[in-house]
Amino acid sequence: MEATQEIIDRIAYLQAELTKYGMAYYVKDQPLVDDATYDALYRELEELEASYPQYQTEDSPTARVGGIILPGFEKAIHEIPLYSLSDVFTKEELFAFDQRVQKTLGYEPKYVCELKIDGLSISLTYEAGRLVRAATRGDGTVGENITENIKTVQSVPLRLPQEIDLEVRGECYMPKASFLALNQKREEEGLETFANPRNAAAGSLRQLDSKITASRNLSTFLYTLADFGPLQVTTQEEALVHLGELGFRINPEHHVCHSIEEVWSFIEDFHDKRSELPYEIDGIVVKVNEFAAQNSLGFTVKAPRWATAYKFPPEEAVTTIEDIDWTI
Ligand SMILES: CC(C)(CNC(=O)c1ccc(Oc2ccccc2)cc1)c1ccc2c(N)nc(N)nc2n1
Repeated sequence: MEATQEIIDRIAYLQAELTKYGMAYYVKDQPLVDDATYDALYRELEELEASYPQYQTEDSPTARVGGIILPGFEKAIHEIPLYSLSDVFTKEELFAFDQRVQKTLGYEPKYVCELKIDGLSISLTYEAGRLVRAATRGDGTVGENITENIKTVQSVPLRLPQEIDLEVRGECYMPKASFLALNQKREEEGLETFANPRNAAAGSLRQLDSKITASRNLSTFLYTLADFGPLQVTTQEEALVHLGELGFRINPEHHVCHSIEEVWSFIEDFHDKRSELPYEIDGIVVKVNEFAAQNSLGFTVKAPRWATAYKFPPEEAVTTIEDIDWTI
């Protein structure tokens, strides 16, 4: 059915407005409208796009409901490897890491500390500002193509504010509250429950039916610009700020430290705060901030020499309320 210009404009307006509201709610965690307002506009867009499918765009907010059922996952080659991190478990090992870094650089660098989210590493590729591929880390060189599933994760932008080519990496995770609700529902349905939010996120992302992924309330935190494209950034801190400006969800708990002692107090601080976070973390990632210094330090076969992960002991399991025996 042909659409009048008024209808075409209304569809474009609704797509842009609902994308803006979605970004505010899912990326910035700062809702602009209440749910009823959002739902009414969303229903109007669904009806208009159903009547005029020629105007339903790939990056419309209605494109996130999933529905593709894949026969299997295609392989995804990572041109730039997704490196892993060397782990440290004690203050002494952390300070030894700093000593090795200083020996190579000849000076004490600034470090940036980031939370290590207990989720699944993902890589997102954009061409001319549009999401064209999402992949799991796999072995760092070959992962699985999970583009259809990632499109249902509301915090992942389907389109960037600039028509640039870019590759970014980060974590896809399931918030603690979603994990508890999912397990409670699975228990009621007599299904096997997930052991922890990380397994629940992995199980949700590796679904062949993207409608199931869409129902699992997954979220993301991005932390690496792998292929900067035209962006000029010289430090990891700048890269995080840039990722936020591009519309990616960035974990706010990143902090530039001017000494390894400061890194250690950040680690101690978060060891205590950990149980209050709405997501699980398994450590703190410490990175030399300046990219020039990172380049001097380079990589081992597996991991960068300019970063390490201070690992926390496993957190006491996220219990469900029912599990707590109040009689003792
Ligand atoms: C540091 C890096 C390994 C990412 N960095 C890279 O993957 C990476 C890859 C090629 C790079 O540069 C190259 C470019 C072209 C060719 C070869 C290397 C630089 C960084 C990493 C890994 C896991 C992380 C995690 N779980 N949480 C946080 N918060 N940060 C993390 N950071």
